[in-house]
Amino acid sequence: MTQSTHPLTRIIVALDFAAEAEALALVERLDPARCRLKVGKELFTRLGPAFVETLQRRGFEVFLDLKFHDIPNTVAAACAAAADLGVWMVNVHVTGGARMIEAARERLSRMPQPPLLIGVTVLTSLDESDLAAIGCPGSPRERVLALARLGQASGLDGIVCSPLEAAPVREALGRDFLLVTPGVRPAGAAAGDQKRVMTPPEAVAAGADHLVIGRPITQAVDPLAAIAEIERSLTRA
Ligand SMILES: O=c1ccn([C@@H]2O[C@H](COP(=O)(O)O)[C@@H](O)[C@H]2O)c(=O)[nH]1
Repeated sequence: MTQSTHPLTRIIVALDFAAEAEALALVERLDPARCRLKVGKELFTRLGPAFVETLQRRGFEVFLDLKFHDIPNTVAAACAAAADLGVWMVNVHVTGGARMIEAARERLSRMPQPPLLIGVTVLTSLDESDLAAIGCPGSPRERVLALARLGQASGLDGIVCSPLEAAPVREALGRDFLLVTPGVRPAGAAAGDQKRVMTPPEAVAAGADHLVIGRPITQAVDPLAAIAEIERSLTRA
């Protein structure tokens, strides 16, 4: 895999909305040549595969962010269902373990047009104290690195991590491992529940391939202006 992502196509808009009409009101104003779309647990649970198909018919590549985490057989079958849906990218939790990831990879390798398979390492809403509270001592960076190594060895195309870990993961695992980073906040934007954040140009400078951005766009008074400003900041970077 080569990393030729143009600055203006790095953005993945997280469509976290409560209703289809709200989501489509934004989608209708977006250009599939300039961004991809992420469908996560909220909209997929409400609207199901039909909504993903609607986005794809409009020309968008879709990251299906359902973060599968289950026994190997179940996750492999869920990934195959995502491939049947024709999505561009699908993800699992790396903490599901090597056998789970290998099973997903093996199943996808038999599909005609498999999506990219990436693994969530440490959620960007967690900091070191949150990790300690769930019995995982150590820094997010150490844990992300360890999970990234496991994920790469098990067949992932890349990982989801915070931009704060992008540089060390890039250095350790090389150019051809995709780094997809939520936890992205334009300067001055509210962090909300995100604990490990960087600005868009900082994230790209650190080595991120794709920037997942939700509320700074979806809750902006003018979402298109918010995207344009993020694009400008990336072009300047
Ligand atoms: O570690 C993770 C994994 C996934 N996400 C998802 O990304 C978006 C971020 O939305 P914002 O509104 O920009 O915070 C959201 O859909 C999460 O489910 C993440 O934030 N962190």
